[in-house]
Amino acid sequence: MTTSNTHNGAADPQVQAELSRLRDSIDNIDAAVIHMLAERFKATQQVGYLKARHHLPAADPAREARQIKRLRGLAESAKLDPAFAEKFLNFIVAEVIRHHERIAEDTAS
Ligand SMILES: O=C(O)C(=O)C[C@]1(C(=O)O)C=C[C@@H](O)C=C1
Repeated sequence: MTTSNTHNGAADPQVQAELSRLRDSIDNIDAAVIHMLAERFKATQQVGYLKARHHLPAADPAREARQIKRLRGLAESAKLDPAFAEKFLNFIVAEVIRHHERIAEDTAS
């Protein structure tokens, strides 16, 4: 592997311009993802309070199974790795369950 700039495009203004254009797009997408996640967590917080008030369990594995099935299908249609989509959902849901449990503890005390 070379460390010189001669062949790797690092000094090529056209390469830099294209990289910059693509990174602008990535930054916009990342911002949208953060805003969408914030909205999702606002909704799940309300679910957390509802569940705590009515003594419902934090986790609902049957609902999660339906979400995974649906998201895997959407991922396949969108040419996104379904295994990644499932891992991503599981990561978010695990955090939501932690929030639900904290709300339930705070509501009980
Ligand atoms: O739908 C619910 O019951 C929720 O608590 C929300 C949610 C989710 O984040 O989508 C989180 C935990 C449950 O196990 C299932 C789904």
